[in-house]
Formats: sequence, C-alpha cells, structure tokens
Amino acid sequence: MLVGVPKEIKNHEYRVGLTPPSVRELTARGVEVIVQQGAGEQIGLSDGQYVAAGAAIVATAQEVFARADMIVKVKEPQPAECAMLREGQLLYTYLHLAPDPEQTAALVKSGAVCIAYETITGPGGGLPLLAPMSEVAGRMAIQAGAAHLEKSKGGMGLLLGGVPGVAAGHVVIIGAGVVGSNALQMAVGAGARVTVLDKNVDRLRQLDLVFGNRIATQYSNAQAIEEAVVSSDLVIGGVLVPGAAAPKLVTRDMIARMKKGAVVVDVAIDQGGCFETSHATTHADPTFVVDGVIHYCVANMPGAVARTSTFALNNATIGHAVALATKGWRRALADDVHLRNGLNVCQGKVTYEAVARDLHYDYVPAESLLG
Ligand SMILES: NC(=O)C1=CN([C@@H]2O[C@H](COP(=O)(O)OP(=O)(O)OC[C@H]3O[C@@H](n4cnc5c(N)ncnc54)[C@H](O)[C@@H]3O)[C@@H](O)[C@H]2O)C=CC1
Ligand SMILES: CC(=O)C(=O)O
Ligand SMILES: [Mg+2]
Repeated sequence: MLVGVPKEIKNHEYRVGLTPPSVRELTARGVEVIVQQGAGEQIGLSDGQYVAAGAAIVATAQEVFARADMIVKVKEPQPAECAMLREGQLLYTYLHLAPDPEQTAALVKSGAVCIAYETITGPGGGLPLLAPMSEVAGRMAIQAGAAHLEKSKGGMGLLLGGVPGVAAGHVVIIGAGVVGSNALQMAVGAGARVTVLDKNVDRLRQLDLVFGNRIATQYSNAQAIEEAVVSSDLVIGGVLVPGAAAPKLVTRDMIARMKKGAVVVDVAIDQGGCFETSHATTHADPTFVVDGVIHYCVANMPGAVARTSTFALNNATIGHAVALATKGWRRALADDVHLRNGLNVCQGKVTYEAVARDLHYDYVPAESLLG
C-alpha cells in the first residue's frame, strides 16, 4: 500500500493530513508514504522531518494522486483534486457532501472510495474525528465573534465581558454539542451573558450541572430561537444532524430584527449553515453584512490555527489510517462498523443515507459493497 499526502489547496488552509509522527506509525508497519514537497512547511513540519519518519518527498500533487493507493487529506477535495482521483483509489478526509452537490457528483464520477472523517462514529457515541476540530472551531467562534464586535471590524463596538458598571454582551449559542460547549466555555470565561439552546435536553442538563446559574439553557424551538436571537449581540450556530444539511433555524426575518452591528458566527456552514442568510466565506475575506448584521461563515476555521489543529486531528485519524493502510479498505470497513459509517461514496455509489436523501441519489448500504 502506498499512502500519499498532498499539500492542502483550500484558501488559507495550512493543515496537513499526516504529521511526521503519524507517518512513522505507518512506515513502521511497512506502509510506504509519499508527501508533497512543502506540505507541512507553513506549520513548522519540514520535509526533513517527513523523510526522517520514513516518507519520500515528491514534487507535485499530480505525482501524489497518480501514484498513491490511498490519499490522506484534511479538507474536501477541491475540483482540481477531484479530477485527479481514480477508480478504486481510497480517499480519507473531511467531505461534508450533503450541502455540496458538485463535489458529490465529482466523487461519484471518479469511482474512488471516499471515507469522510465527519461521519465516522465512535464506540462511546459521538463523532470522534470531527470532535477535535469542533473543539477548535467552538473556541475560535468566540474569539472571531468578539473581534468582529469591534467598531473597526464593522461591529457595534461592544466588549463581550463589559466592565464594572456596564452590562456584558449577550451570547446565544444554538447547538450544545462539541462546538457549542466549547464556545460556551470561552464565552463564560470572557464574562459574557450566555444563553444556550439544544433539542437534546440531556446536553443542556450536562451543561447546567457544570455552569449552574452562570448560563441560561433553553429547549430549542422556533419561539425560543427567535426570542434569543433578537436580543443577542453575538450568535454562534453549532447545530448538526450528522451527515445531513444543517437545518435553517435562524430566518432572514430574525436577522432583520437583530441589533445593527451584532455578529453571527455560523460554524455549521460546512454542512450548509443554520442561518438562512449564510454563505461560506474564506479566511482571506471572512465576513459579509446582511441587514446590518455581520456574518462570519468560514468553512475551515481550524485552518487558522493549523499547527494545533493538525496535531489534534492526527490524534483522532491515525488509528483508522493505520487500519486502512495495513488491511485494505474492504477488510478494515468489514471489521469496524464505526469506520464503515464513514464511507460516503464508493465506486460510483452513494453509501451514506443522509447524503443520498439530501442530494437525491439511490442509497446503497456500505455492507452490500464489501463482499
Ligand atoms: N466551520 C468550521 O470550520 C467547522 C465546522 N464544524 C461544524 O460544526 C457543526 C457542529 O459540530 P459538533 O458540535 O461537532 O456537532 P455535535 O453533534 O457535537 O453537536 C451538534 C448539536 O446540535 C444539536 N441540534 C441538532 N438539531 C438542533 C436544533 N434544531 N436546535 C438546536 N440544536 C440542535 C444536537 O442535539 C447536538 O447537540 C458541524 O456541522 C461541524 O461540521 C466543525 C468544525 C469546524
Ligand atoms: C471540520 C471541518 O470542516 C474542518 O476542520 O475544516
Ligand atoms: Mg465544500
């Protein structure tokens, strides 16, 4: 098995699929690894470190895609990368297909075997390969939101924590999962007044036990979302229905009724976003304004803190990478239902039910293709 790691090409994306210690885990087991020249250079991971871990360096992405049996990446393949995938080649990366019909069509056409980090499940529940990036993005959401509340960034000129004698800002967090609870931790730390909403009352119960009366919890329905959003200074969108397009919980009308200069951070934008007014932005140009409300909708937030994110991601991805590279995808997927849940597209078939439903493909269960 030859594993290939191309340099990421999405806007301001400096993460890399494998760190040198992860390469070493593979080469120690007899797996060959090629890494594109300079893939980790921007985050202090030199070609020399990759070579010391047993990888060979190749000059171009074309060479990585042409030679490797398995491609390990971070972000969903961009159109130029989709065009280089081939029948039977294994792709292991984030995909976020439900809101992305073009990428889905390209992956189906490629005939590649495409495993999405974000739908791999864990023995203890949850989405263990999404969780570390959600921790990063949840924490960053408060940083990004606070910065954009400043006048020079177009915001209303509000300090989230207030000062003695002046009220703190009101942060509303929709979705109390990994993004939401990490955002909550930062917002409470900053001294903001926080309301958190979820449909899962157990999640709210857990947060209530930790934060007590320093936060307000609310069962998520249209009424509660409307009341919270209209009175807020900063809204964080962190909902997820695994694999599916995010529900549009905040309507254009609610945005129009918010304070001018308020900020919304739609972390769920990689699944299409949970604000009706959202569209994906980049680190180079992260915001736009609708009805006086600043929208921050960067689809690869963890790319901004790429060194931290790369190591956190590799901690979660390396175990399955080793299984795939040493056993081959059929055996690895047959042996592990949680890894099998990551299979989204396989040799021209859509194998993840929510993606098939949202994008109108026939759904073919992964089990039927492992034969
Ligand atoms: N923009 C970026 O750079 C990044 C985006 N993300 C995205 O953030 C989103 C959230 O991820 P996680 O926190 O890991 O997911 P999670 O599964 O831990 O949490 C999602 C929460 O949303 C709740 N939820 C579902 N429907 C709801 C509704 N109608 N109202 C209120 N809550 C609802 C669920 O009950 C759950 O508690 C995902 O789309 C993920 O892909 C994650 C990392 C980076
Ligand atoms: C999860 C995701 O989309 C990211 O880390 O960029
Ligand atoms: Mg996309």
